[in-house]
Amino acid sequence: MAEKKTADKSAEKGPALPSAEVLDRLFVTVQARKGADPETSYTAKLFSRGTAKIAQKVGEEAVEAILEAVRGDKTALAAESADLLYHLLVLWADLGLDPAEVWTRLAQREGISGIDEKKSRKS
Ligand SMILES: N=c1c2ncn([C@@H]3O[C@H](COP(=O)(O)OP(=O)(O)OP(=O)(O)O)[C@@H](O)[C@H]3O)c2ncn1[C@@H]1O[C@H](COP(=O)(O)O)[C@@H](O)[C@H]1O
Repeated sequence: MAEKKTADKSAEKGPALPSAEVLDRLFVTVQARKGADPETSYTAKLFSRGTAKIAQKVGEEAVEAILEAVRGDKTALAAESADLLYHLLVLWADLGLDPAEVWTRLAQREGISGIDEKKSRKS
């Protein structure tokens, strides 16, 4: 009965907010665009222009996100952050890097202070 109640309660909260799982879904889409028509797929256009161009776009989007952050514009920062993450996924796919390798590194760092981590490198 409690389970039923919990289920009802969660239904009251409305649709679940998007989560970081969108990154994994997006990576599948990006990978699927390898070899697609650059005329109909922006991702395929990036792949056709090569690693250096993709890397340049990641840099450009990072700078655009930084500028919006410095301007204090959260809405624009969200949009530029989405552009940055998308182009970073394209760069990973171009190099054959699975996102799980990045998620693993982040998980391994959980609970370890960045200050302590840096000190451990010096000792
Ligand atoms: N998340 C994105 C995404 N974010 C940004 N962009 C595109 O990135 C481009 C950035 O444009 P810019 O003006 O910054 O640069 P540019 O047009 O490359 O021109 P230059 O850099 O050469 O000046 C725009 O065309 C955006 O639409 C994206 N394109 C695609 N996706 C995702 O990828 C999926 C597949 O898209 P296609 O590959 O186009 O089918 C889409 O359904 C989305 O989920």
